[in-house]
Amino acid sequence: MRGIVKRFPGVVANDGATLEVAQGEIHALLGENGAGKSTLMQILYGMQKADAGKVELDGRLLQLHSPADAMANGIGMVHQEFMLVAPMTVTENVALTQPPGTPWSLAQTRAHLAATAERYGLAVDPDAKIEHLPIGVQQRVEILKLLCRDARLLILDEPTAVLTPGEKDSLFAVLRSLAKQGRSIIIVKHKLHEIMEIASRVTVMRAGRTVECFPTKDTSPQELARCMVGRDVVLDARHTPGSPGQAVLAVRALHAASDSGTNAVRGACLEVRAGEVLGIAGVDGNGQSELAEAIMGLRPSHEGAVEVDGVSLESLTVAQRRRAGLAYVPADRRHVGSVPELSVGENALLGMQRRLCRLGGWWRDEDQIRAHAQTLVDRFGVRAASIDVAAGSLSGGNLQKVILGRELLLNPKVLLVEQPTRGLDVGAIESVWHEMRSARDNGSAILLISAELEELFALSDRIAVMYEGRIVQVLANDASAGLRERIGLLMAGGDLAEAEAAHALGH
Ligand SMILES: Nc1ncnc2c1ncn2[C@@H]1O[C@H](COP(=O)(O)OP(=O)(O)OP(=O)(O)O)[C@@H](O)[C@H]1O
Repeated sequence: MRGIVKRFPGVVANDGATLEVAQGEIHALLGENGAGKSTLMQILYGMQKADAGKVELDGRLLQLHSPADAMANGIGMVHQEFMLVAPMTVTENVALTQPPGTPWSLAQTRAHLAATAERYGLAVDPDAKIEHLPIGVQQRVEILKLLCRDARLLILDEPTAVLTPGEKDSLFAVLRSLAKQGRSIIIVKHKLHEIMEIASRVTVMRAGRTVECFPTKDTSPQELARCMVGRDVVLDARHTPGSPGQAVLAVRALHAASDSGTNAVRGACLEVRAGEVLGIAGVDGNGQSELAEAIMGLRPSHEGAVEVDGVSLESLTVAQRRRAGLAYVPADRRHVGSVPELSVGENALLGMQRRLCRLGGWWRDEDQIRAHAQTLVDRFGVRAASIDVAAGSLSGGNLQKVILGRELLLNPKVLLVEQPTRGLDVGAIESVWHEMRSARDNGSAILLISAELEELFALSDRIAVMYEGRIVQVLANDASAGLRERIGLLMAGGDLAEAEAAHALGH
């Protein structure tokens, strides 16, 4: 890709970007939130049309008007949010991606799929329904969809964000085997140590430009961070103990169902004190999101209690719970945390409407509202052309900053936060961690749900492990020997009998 330019109203998303990928190479694309990585990849996959520049494959100039054009040229993409039809089988999903006019029957597709899976070592049951497959296997199906169409260049956008460490290792093994067989892979990633582990070269983007391309063997995470952000980034992973006060949030034997009606939260108990971060460790899908939603009142709880300062929240609406001091940063920033059609400024006010009304007309004061939004944008480093652009047009990381900033500016009594730094660049992680630490030190009780153990160790005062809907154990984050292993074991459901005995004793 040479000299790629792409403008959106008020933003130059790509400003002469250049990217070269060799055959059989795993190439990482790195850059701050909003640097223009997704835009560049969308141009390569025919989803966006560049205003200038050219795309060549094997020296041939390509005209890409749609993803169908890209696929016809052997370029495929696995999106961060999978594009699978959940009630259908793996084979049916693969059949759906075949070009119109493909004469294959389902049986032939199944055979082709099985042979392709075998060839690349991607174990998957062709007859399983997608909705019954773990995320890591669903991702394999996405990759198989591309391989069944003989894609030679695969683009993977943040492929490890939703995977467990074990799933990540098997994905990396698959990628290495694909590269060995001559396929090229572009991987858009924020985690520097994973880039060092999997890529042979890395291109760094800044403000729409590709500023540098390094062989990974000649660089370091520190150099990459500096190149990307333009300054040294010190991600301080050391936890400093706080001075917790009284218990503010109490969850007592809470039960809640999942969307499909199964028991997602099964008698969860926990307490979070003022000035304390309680981290929740657990493999995604063990009831963490349902727990947060039940606490917020977004999901009914059919048994148990949630209390703030000793007062039950039962029968309170979500708005009333917010007024009681709860704030919430959900994992799904586009569908739950924001209204993408509204402007950044309007999103900054969501959830405050009633409070603003009570403050005697402040809400009608356009200048005040704009000033509030601008404070949020400045303090949290949101990269947006202005506070008037639609929130949905922000890059994923920048939208996350808007939501987190909006909730933190409320100075909440209790902050529920899920995956606060998923998809964020290291500079942004540094500032989010800083803000969360300050909120704790200012007395907020924070319930932090994160799939990143590093994040839990860096921020939590205590770490609770959630497994199959229960809090199986709560441990002090005291850097004691074997703590990480113990948490890993509990996350995998090990040691449950002992954990349950401890739980029964009230530890
Ligand atoms: N469809 C669109 N309409 C308007 N602006 C857009 C659109 N898509 C992207 N942008 C803007 O272009 C810039 C680059 O965004 P892009 O999503 O490419 O960044 P990114 O590097 O992928 O970020 P992240 O790491 O947060 O995903 C951002 O300022 C973004 O707001």
